[in-house]
Amino acid sequence: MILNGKTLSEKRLNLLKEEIEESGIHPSLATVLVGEDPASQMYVRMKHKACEKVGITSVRAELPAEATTAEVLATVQKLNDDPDVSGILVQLPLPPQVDTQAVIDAVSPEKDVDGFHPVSIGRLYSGHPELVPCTPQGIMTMLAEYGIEIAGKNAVVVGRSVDVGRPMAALLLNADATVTICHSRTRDLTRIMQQADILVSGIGKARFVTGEMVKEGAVVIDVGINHDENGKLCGDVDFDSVVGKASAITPVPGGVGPMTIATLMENTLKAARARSCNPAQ
Ligand SMILES: NC(=O)C1=CN([C@@H]2O[C@H](COP(=O)(O)OP(=O)(O)OC[C@H]3O[C@@H](n4cnc5c(N)ncnc54)[C@H](OP(=O)(O)O)[C@@H]3O)[C@@H](O)[C@H]2O)C=CC1
Ligand SMILES: Nc1nc(=O)c2c([nH]1)NC[C@@H]1CN(c3ccc(C(=O)N[C@@H](CCC(=O)O)C(=O)O)cc3)C=[N+]21
Repeated sequence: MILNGKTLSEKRLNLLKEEIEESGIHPSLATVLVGEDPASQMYVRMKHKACEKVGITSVRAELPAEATTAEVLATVQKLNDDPDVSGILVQLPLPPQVDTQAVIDAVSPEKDVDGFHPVSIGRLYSGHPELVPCTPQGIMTMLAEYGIEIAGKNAVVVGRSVDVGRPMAALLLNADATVTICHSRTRDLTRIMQQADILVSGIGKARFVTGEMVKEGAVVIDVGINHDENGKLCGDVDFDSVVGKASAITPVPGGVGPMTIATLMENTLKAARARSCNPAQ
């Protein structure tokens, strides 16, 4: 079974559009882009396009590549204070002179649609999530939509970043999987991956996961967005050698990526709803 994130995300966006129309709420997303990295520019464009599709107002703040931490913090503060903004997304990575953690910490937790703020992470890890990072939340949506059971399964997450690996592991644990988190210092990685009923790879290495590393019947989720030696877009998973063994697999492109964007829209509505219940925030 190929888990089609493109079709599913379109379905979710259409539902969301209706939900927003009926809600009488006017959600809005602010993006903060520092510098001119072409990939970041493309992602921000994709996010604004999705906003347009579902009826979320979007505003963009753009700062030059030389911006200081203080300047980025001032931009975030302005958006925190703006009652018309429901969600704030600071596109990562930030240039090296900017203190990324200080910027993430500055986003008001109520507007933290990326789910990267320590308050959001703490809620997720304590089993009471509010706003959850979009990529792993999108993966959970995909597993649910395709009827893939999680409770009691051995889940192996490769990668431990704040945007992918850590929140993915927390969500799978909250859903009663037995979770192992692997990273670049993990010994016997292949042996651990071979135990996985659900294998999530978010490492950023083109076609790293091959057929012999995967158990027969495993569900394989490929978060990686890489370019191979010919410049072709590909995931962390060597699709051709894994597809015959996996019971379900996500392609790249058209798998996890589109679900990330759809989930960002869902998080923005969620943040807007919470504020409309408590406008004083
Ligand atoms: N589809 C989507 O929506 C998204 C896709 N991505 C993609 O996912 C990938 C990962 O992104 P991100 O988490 O931000 O990346 P990071 O570079 O922040 O994290 C990579 C993780 O992989 C681990 N790792 C690297 N090499 C190996 C290895 N050989 N064996 C085991 N573990 C390894 C690292 O370990 P250590 O901690 O020890 O360094 C680290 O924890 C990238 O390709 C990125 O483009 C990211 C976000 C969203
Ligand atoms: N604050 C912040 N939040 C993020 O969520 C965030 C970020 N910074 N920085 C970069 C990563 C990466 N990311 C992706 C989103 C969509 C696709 C996506 O839709 N990809 C298409 C392919 C697009 C292409 O052609 O390259 C697909 O997989 O089908 C991929 C990657 C969000 N990120």
